[in-house]
Amino acid sequence: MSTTVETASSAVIVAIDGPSGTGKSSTSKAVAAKLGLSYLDTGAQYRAITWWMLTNGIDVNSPAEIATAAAKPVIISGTDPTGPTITVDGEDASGPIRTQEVTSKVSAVSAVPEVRTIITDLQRSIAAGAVGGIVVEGRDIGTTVLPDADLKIFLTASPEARAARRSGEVKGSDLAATREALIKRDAADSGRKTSPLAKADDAVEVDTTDLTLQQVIECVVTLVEEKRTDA
Ligand SMILES: Nc1ncnc2c1ncn2[C@@H]1O[C@H](COP(=O)(O)OP(=O)(O)OP(=O)(O)O)[C@@H](O)[C@H]1O
Ligand SMILES: Nc1ccn([C@H]2C[C@H](O)[C@@H](COP(=O)(O)O)O2)c(=O)n1
Repeated sequence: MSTTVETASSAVIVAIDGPSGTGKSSTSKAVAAKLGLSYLDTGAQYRAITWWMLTNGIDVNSPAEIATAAAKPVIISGTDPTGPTITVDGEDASGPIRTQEVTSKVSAVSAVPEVRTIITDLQRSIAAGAVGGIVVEGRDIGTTVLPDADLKIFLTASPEARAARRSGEVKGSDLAATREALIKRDAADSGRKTSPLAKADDAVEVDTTDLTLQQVIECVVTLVEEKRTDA
């Protein structure tokens, strides 16, 4: 299958990958909004299929059961960066996909090759339909989903910084437990056989540990504008 995504000649495709809590979603949404681009949160799609499996009685410890059911849910992503949406079989899934239960199971479901094939095809068709250009964020966008992206960014940050950011979102959360959960999910996402979390050889790495979110956004906007000037 071809991995080349055709868009209008003026459209820019930006791939932003990295581990959990490095700032992919916040950065991607802000950059897309600022530059008038569409935005796609691919992690939300893997969360959505995981939520569907959990609510439809699929044993998420069974790759065979997951593979058999993978094509059943209809997942639709809205790509407005100021109000991204996600529905599963017509139902708003934006809340349920953020539960602890989904977060703890999503790495296992997203490791199943049949799931990745279906979600990757969906991501490529969304990118191809984004006439004004798109920022797509995830784990394997620069390496697998959109290997011909105009610009690839790989965000990193220390586990301590990432855990502090995540803990800051939930009142009373345990910093050490959050750090351990992040590290465990990173290991599962980086260690899977099919399309693991990885930096593309031609990606620009940005360590966000000591940067504010605003600084990261400005850095990425500058990189996109430089690409557009060069093109
Ligand atoms: N550079 C930064 N400095 C401080 N806080 C940040 C920075 N970047 C992001 N944050 C905050 O960290 C949290 C996680 O950010 P975000 O959801 O964008 O990360 P992510 O990489 O998309 O994570 P995940 O892959 O788990 O969805 C958010 O609360 C966000 O506001
Ligand atoms: N391109 C992607 C995006 C996400 N995943 C999987 C692995 C993540 O742990 C999970 C949830 O992502 P998040 O919402 O935390 O960004 O989804 C993937 O395998 N490939």
